[in-house]
Amino acid sequence: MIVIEDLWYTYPGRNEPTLRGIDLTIEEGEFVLITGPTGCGKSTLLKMLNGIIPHESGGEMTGKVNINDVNTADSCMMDLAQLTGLVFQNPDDQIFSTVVEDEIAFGPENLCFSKSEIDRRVLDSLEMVGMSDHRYAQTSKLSGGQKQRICIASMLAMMPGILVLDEPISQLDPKGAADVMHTIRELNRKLDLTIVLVEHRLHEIAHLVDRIVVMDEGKIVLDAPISKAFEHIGLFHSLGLRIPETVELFHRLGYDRLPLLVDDALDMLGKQSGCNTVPLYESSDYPNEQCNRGDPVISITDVWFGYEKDTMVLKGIDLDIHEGERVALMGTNGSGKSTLLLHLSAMLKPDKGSVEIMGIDTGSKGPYSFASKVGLVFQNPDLMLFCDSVEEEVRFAPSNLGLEDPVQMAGNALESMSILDLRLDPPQALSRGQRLRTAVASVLSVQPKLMLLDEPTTGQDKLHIEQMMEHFVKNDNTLVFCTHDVETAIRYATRIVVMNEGTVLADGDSRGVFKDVEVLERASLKQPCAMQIARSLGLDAFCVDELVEIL
Ligand SMILES: Nc1ncnc2c1ncn2[C@@H]1O[C@H](COP(=O)(O)OP(=O)(O)OP(=O)(O)O)[C@@H](O)[C@H]1O
Ligand SMILES: Nc1ncnc2c1ncn2[C@@H]1O[C@H](COP(=O)(O)OP(=O)(O)OP(=O)(O)O)[C@@H](O)[C@H]1O
Repeated sequence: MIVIEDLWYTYPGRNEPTLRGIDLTIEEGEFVLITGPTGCGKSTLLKMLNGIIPHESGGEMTGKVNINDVNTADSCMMDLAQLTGLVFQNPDDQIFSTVVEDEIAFGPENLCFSKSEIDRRVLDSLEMVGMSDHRYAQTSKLSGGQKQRICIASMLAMMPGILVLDEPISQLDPKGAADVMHTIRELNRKLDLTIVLVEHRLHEIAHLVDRIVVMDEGKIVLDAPISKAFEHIGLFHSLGLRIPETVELFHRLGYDRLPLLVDDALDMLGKQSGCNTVPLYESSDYPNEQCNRGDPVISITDVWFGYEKDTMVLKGIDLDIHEGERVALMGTNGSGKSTLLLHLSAMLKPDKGSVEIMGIDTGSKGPYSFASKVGLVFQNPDLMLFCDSVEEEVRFAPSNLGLEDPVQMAGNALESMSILDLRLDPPQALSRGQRLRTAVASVLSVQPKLMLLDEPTTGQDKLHIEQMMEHFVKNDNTLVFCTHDVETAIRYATRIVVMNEGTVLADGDSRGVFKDVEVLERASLKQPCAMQIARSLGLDAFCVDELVEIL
């Protein structure tokens, strides 16, 4: 269905090609996962499949992309849109209607379906992504994850022969991600829909796909059926990619067979004599990092807030955040995490209650008053990038605030976010992961006392997530970050605040919170696979390292 031969592509204004001799054939009904380090060319390759490149992009393309025997370069985008539906990496690049229903009906309307058929497709696709209650909602008022679900629904409503998805679950809560991916897998199986999907969260979806393609520096470096892909585990490690915890665990334990699912892993371990008799570890045996209870950097008292008068989004939040804490805000899409984060930088003010930042009530202050003390990175980094080069972007805040050595400060931030080599690039010509790191560097450059990051792991490979978080740990930054990434939260947060429908459902260290199955269920969270395995075996371990040590 898709045949790509010797494909090379160079973006306008670039000297070096982004794609370097791609050969790839995908059969009808296959479910193919494409992964690779940030900036290796995954999104660029996807844009080839619906003709955005070369028709909208300019640049220099050689080689061939055929979809259903149609050469994309010789076809028009209208025709290609009927063959291939592309879900964009950034929902804001895709959504253009003001109302959810119109957004989803747009595709089927243009395919000239009857009114009743369009209605049916709108209802069905909303149900598939768990958004039936939001049919008449305004798209601008949705949370990031809700927007991402609408983008997926709008493509499902068209039912193209090939569904191409660029990091479709990067902003979804773990339960939502599992449900949506399960639905996509069902469609793939039942309707023989061809799926091409780019994702860094491959540990959550590897068990669903038929085949994995790994890219690096514009080339395909591995193309293998899922049953064989992790025989090349060294490649995944060397490229800094995530792999399922079950695979990592069994590799470390010295097995040849590497299971993708917890149940398979347990079956295999059950055959091992003695593993159930390993004595239980006490939680206190672990070097569980204690929260540094210094001065409160943030004090939130009985905060209520609604974007509209009659609908409260935050409902009586009380929270103190202390110096040196790294707090992960977690919970279902739409539970109020970003809204709370915006209060911590004075971007939003409570309708009732108070927020104090370093002892100053935000009620009478604008966000600029806190600009040198609080650094906020939005969920969509594109909203923050406006300069001509990465370096200017990162230098802007220290220059604007009149700080002493903006050039040096920018240099340090560029280095700590590993984007020094991109400093002359225009931010808009970077990959999503690179843009996000630029946005983080642009606030890090003023060395704020408090860093607020809205989903800093989206679009990032494992290596860059670790580098970023290690930087905050090393510098003892006070950090509040919204995330759906349970492994990162467990590893790096000193404290987890779980939100549910505008209230705080749980607040504690990660080990306590992730043991509470009822809280996890209500907040659409899941225990990481290593923890699920450990608990089924009666062991008290939270990550692969600990489980390997015990087993
Ligand atoms: N519009 C553009 N103009 C010039 N260069 C671009 C443009 N878009 C992307 N690039 C460059 O092409 C390379 C690949 O980008 P691409 O978005 O395809 O990477 P990716 O693998 O999808 O990354 P990520 O995992 O961060 O989304 C990057 O180095 C980027 O700087
Ligand atoms: N500008 C807005 N106007 C009206 N309602 C909004 C606006 N922004 C968000 N909301 C609503 O407020 C609620 C909380 O949104 P918020 O973005 O804080 O959620 P979230 O927990 O960060 O979600 P996600 O995990 O999807 O990012 C959602 O129901 C959303 O629809």
